Amino acid sequence: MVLSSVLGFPRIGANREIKKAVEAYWAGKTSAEDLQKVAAEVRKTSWTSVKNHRVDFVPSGEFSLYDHVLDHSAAFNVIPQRYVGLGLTPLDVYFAMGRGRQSEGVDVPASEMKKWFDSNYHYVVPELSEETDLKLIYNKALEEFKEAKEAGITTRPVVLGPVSFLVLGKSAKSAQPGFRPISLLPKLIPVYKQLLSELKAAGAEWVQIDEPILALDSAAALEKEYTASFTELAPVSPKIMLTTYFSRLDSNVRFIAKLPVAGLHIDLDRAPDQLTEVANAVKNTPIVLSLGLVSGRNIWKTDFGAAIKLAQTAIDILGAGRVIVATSSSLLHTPVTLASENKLTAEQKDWFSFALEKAEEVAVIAAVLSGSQDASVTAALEANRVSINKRREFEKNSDDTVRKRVAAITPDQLNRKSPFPVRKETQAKHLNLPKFPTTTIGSFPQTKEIRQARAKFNKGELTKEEYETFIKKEIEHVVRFQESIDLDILVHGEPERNDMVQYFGELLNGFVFTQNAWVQSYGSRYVRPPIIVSDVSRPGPMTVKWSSYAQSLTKKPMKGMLTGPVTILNWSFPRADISREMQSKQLALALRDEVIDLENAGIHAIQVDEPAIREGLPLRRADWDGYLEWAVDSFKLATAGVTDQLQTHSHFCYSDFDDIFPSIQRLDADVISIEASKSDMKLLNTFKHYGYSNQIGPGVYDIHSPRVPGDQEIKDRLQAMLSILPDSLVFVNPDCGLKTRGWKETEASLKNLVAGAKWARQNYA
Ligand code: MET
Ligand SMILES: [Zn+2]
Repeated sequence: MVLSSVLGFPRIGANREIKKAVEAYWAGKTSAEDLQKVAAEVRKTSWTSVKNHRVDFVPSGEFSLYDHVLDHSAAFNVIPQRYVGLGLTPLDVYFAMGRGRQSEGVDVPASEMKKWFDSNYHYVVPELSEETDLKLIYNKALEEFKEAKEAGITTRPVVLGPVSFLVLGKSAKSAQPGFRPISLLPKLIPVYKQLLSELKAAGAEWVQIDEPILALDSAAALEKEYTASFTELAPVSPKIMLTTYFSRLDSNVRFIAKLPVAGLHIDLDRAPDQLTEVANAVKNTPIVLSLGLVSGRNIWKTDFGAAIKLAQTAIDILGAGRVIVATSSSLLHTPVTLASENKLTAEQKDWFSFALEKAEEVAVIAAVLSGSQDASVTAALEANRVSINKRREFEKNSDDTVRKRVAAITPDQLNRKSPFPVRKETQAKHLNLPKFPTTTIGSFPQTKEIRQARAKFNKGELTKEEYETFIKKEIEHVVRFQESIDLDILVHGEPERNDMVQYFGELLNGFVFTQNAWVQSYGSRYVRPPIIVSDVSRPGPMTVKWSSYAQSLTKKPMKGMLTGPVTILNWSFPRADISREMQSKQLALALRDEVIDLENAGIHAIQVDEPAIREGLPLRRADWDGYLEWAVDSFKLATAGVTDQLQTHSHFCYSDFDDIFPSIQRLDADVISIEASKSDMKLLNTFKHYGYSNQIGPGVYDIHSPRVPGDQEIKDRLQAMLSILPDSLVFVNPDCGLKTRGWKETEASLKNLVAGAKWARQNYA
């Protein structure tokens, strides 16, 4: 008998109940009890619906009001001192750690957030030091296990493992130099012992312990820690299903297979090739192998035929009793259910599986492998075969023009006509910019008025003409403001854009959009990624009208503004039938045409944003070069089709770019802007280390907060930069776009920014 399992379910609710409830609570409109009631309902609905699809292992305990790593910090008393003694309830301390708090005399910033591996989910980073007083103050896994049991559902509780928890954490500022979070492991193990033994006493047969770090290179150095942890935990714990995901075990499997666990889960969506090696490694142990066959990261229907074949390989080695069919990771990264979509065509809907449909998939695959003759199972298997075939047929209808263009890409298309020093001269004459040119990253405040006008236009309450007149007024306002404060390279402000990826997706062929396919990005912020379903091409110019209008209003150079191919790809659900590289190149060609059209329309500077280039980086170092090569090539392909006098810009934010800095250089953009002000100019060390030969504007204004940077602060940052970068290369700009800011602070901040540049011109003449 082959069993089935889901590693985790989306915790946002089918109708974004959690977002609504949490935000209402934050706004003081509802009580903590109201919030907990909604949360309990969402949990119960998830357990029931997963169970109703006949999944054997239903997860519990992975639910969260904000973030599951934060839940562990709160449960383990990993609460930084600044949140203690403020007179807040535990729930409010929890939210204060997640998002900061400014009210009734309390003013604490949020904890740091980091990307969850290579996903677009962000977790709250645990802050650890020698002083951290680790203890179990709340056994969340236990409480939710009991809650489910009362609702009649036996679950497999989920906890993040001790090693991953510590490795994902960071040293608190108060820690001694050289302190390593992992050194707390001996103090953390007793906490886990208590947690797990309480679960066992409550009747949990299994527990799922997530150790995603095991699929990274860094796990190789943690063998001792892993062995120590599981040797101590196994005797007191329910049977342990040790889960890994998002990458492959590689050589780590040697020690993992020796751990005293009852089960091991591997991701076969991301790394199907590891199956035989891992199955053989556990063959002579009692370990049950959980096969991550149904993607937790994408929204495509699982090909049952292919999944069954893969599972059969494992069964041949281990026997059916030692194989479980599972989702590859938690379904946290997928939307709740396809049932909420009523604008997709029947054909499109038939391609996808969201979380609830994926729960059914694991159950059906397991039933087939168990030899079920149940009519519903046979029917589901046949229906899947039909759907997959239809999709394959659709995929054959490729856009030959696009495919041929990609196949015909030549190296000279990737390179500008002249090297940067030559272009710099040409552009200097052409653009007539002062030293330390000032510019912004593109968007200006997306005011309530702008959002309302767009909503009205979408509902048909504004005609296209009325809407465009409104947008033009906005652009004119932004242009006049920039002229009034004497910025050098202007932008049009992006008022016409709902989102920097969606906007382009909607104008390109090859994308579909959903109504309700939300996935959590962090806290109560959810995103609705576009889905790439077919070859991408550009039916016509996308931004030329707006950029030329904006340029017509001013004599100063107006920067055209596009989202880069890699970022569009990384912030969408990609196709699974062709490579990401292929999709990226298709996007690049569409953008290349746009860039050329912009230049022909009289635009002299064009920025192609790639904020997401870092996050597409594979988790294993051995895979980095392959990715970076096509990612950089895609950007170059998009931007290199112009004359020497066109100044190309690119922009990076959200991540540490230190380790991929050489690739940033290889993009050969004439100017890059890069988020820097929050990291205390840590980036400067990177410049020192690698050098940088093109023009660069490290951000001098943190746009993530309403705070106005004083002019001294800006001067200090410029001074720090100029101690490392040659003054002929430095641009002056904010960290990122201003769309989330209000006008008041934007005005004040940009005035200070221009003043800073003018000061530098005098002092570094
Ligand atoms: C996340 S990067 C944002 C870049 C975009 N051009 C903006 O200014 O909003
Ligand atoms: Zn940005």
